[in-house]
Amino acid sequence: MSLVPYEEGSLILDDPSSKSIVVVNPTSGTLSFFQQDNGNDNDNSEINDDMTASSSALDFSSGVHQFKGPIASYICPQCGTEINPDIMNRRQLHRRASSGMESETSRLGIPENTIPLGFEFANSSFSRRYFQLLERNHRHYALQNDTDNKEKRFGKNKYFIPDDLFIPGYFRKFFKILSLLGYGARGSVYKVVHTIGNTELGVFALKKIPIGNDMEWFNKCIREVKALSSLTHKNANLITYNHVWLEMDSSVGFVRSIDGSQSDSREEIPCIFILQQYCSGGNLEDCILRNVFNKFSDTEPSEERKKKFRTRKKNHGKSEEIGLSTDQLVSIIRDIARGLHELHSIGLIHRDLKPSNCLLLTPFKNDGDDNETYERSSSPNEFFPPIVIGDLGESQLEGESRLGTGCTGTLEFTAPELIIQGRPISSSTLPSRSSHTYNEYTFASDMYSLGMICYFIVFGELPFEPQLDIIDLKVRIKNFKFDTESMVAKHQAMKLKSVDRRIFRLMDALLQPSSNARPTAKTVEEILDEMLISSKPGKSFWKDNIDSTLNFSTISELNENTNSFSEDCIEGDNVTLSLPAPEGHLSALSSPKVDRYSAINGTIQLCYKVVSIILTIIVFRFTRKGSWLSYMSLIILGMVFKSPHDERGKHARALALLAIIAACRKYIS
Ligand SMILES: Nc1ncnc2c1ncn2[C@@H]1O[C@H](COP(=O)(O)OP(=O)(O)OP(=O)(O)O)[C@@H](O)[C@H]1O
Repeated sequence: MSLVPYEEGSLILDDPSSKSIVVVNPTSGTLSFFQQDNGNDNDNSEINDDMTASSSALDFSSGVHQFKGPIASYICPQCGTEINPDIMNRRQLHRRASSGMESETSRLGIPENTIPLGFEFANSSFSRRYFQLLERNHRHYALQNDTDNKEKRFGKNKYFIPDDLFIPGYFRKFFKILSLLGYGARGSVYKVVHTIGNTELGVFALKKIPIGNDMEWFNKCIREVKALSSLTHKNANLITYNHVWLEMDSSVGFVRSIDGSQSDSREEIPCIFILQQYCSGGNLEDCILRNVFNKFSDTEPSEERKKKFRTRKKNHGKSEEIGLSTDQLVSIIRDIARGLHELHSIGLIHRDLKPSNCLLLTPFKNDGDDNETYERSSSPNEFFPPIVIGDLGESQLEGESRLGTGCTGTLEFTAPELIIQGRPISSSTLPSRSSHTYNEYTFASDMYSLGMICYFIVFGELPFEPQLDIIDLKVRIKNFKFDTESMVAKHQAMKLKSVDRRIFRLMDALLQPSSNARPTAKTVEEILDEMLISSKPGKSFWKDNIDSTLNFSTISELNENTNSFSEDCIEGDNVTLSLPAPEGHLSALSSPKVDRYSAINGTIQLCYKVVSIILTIIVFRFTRKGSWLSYMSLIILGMVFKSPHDERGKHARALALLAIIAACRKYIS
């Protein structure tokens, strides 16, 4: 059996063995089954071989297409789509009845026993094969049906994208928008149901990114598709990508027209559509703020506010602890680490890892919520929905230059070594390639972002004041140091649910200013796996593992193996992190090698500062008052004190050079 494009916006499922076909006609909203009469086998033997048959070729015994009722369950060997009318029909009817929706089939006057493919389709492995097949057929389908329209609607050469790359009308014909899920920096994301006629293939998230006539923008957007399509889909913690196509649609937001002028009109412009797995729990940022820390946002519907208010009133008098439990934190961090591990193992750096890019597969229901949104098998304190990492729009291959991508991540979650002083918001303000005063994104910078996510999910806020301007924020990020002791104290002062102190230790490791001291995604995953495995069901397992000592290998170990990171390798980099139980003494928490490294690093930094002062004095001694050398040395001395650890050495060396020049000038003249 095969799925092939047919005339006028139709698809046919053709099964030569049973001499039957199903014709899907989205225009009329029908799905019909036809079977050739046995008595006329010979007459029509070639019909089934013709995969793009016209309606006249489908000439059955009576000369008229005969509807024979629903076919039995079978699977298309090409796309893998399973068609089982009985099961799917029951589910669809049940869903409609329970949701009070008007029956689509009754509205269209079509018998209810037409063939629905079911919502499971969206998440099944069949759907992937279906979309692969669809992609192959798309071009042919688009060209056949809409050549004339295209010329009329788009005008020749108006956009740099060749006309034959568009699939006109596909979105409107095959998708129904159910709701708007959110806006990102590049486009909007909708919850859609994919339909063929009255058959619902599944619910998906559809990202629409207006491209306009901006080739650079187009290349940037297509990065997400490339990254998504390179995923192996073996990992449960990365978003599943289904399909991508280009189509003319109305834009919302900024686009550039052919003459270079900017426009925010709603005229139809080229848009890229990316169909992805739908995550019904929304994003982690909203979940943590709204459901965990009860923070209202301006956009929150008043109904939801009222519900929360009622819940709070109901709980009045009870000591209401907010925040996540250790089990929930472990679940979240482990899921994200797993996703990152998969990405890193294929050489991809995410670059924009943040809570709004982490999506919940099912809705999260907090203790205080009063309506059940999902079935929980375990106690509320232990459960958190599985998380997938989404939005690979900023991702890059390891080793690729950050300047080449034209992308910038989100500042608050960006590792300090990547921060460029100034306002590097657009690619035009990035430093020139030749000056090379910036660091590249690495796997370690993703690990820092994970550390910042941990901070956010533990405290419900970030360590930076929300109102900071960009320059100040950059300074704060560069100077940020996670101190376990004071963070534990802050956590207690906020009266949050008690959390195992190993979580703070892990945060400390991930938020290390030195990229090489951070653990790898694999290590984080393994540590948390180990902690979960050694837990005892029904008990607070964190208290039961007093002696747990976990191997904690850092990024620098990866460097040695892969030679992919160039700077600042620490010796003996297999750091053992001892993570005692919460009841243990805080002082007992130790990661000896990290501590030793920090001590050595601290001494080196101090030496740089002292030596720089001495060098500045030398410059002043050898030069006349007010000379450019003395001014330069003062500026560089300031930079030595202000710069982050990994740049301090460079500035100290520049000062040494100035001192040499000053000395030479003195003795030569
Ligand atoms: N697959 C999905 N399932 C459910 N909701 C989604 C999905 N993808 C995105 N969303 C929702 O749409 C919002 C916008 O997503 P998008 O990836 O475009 O932008 P963002 O990550 O929030 O912002 P930015 O583009 O600035 O990084 C998300 O925050 C999320 O709430």
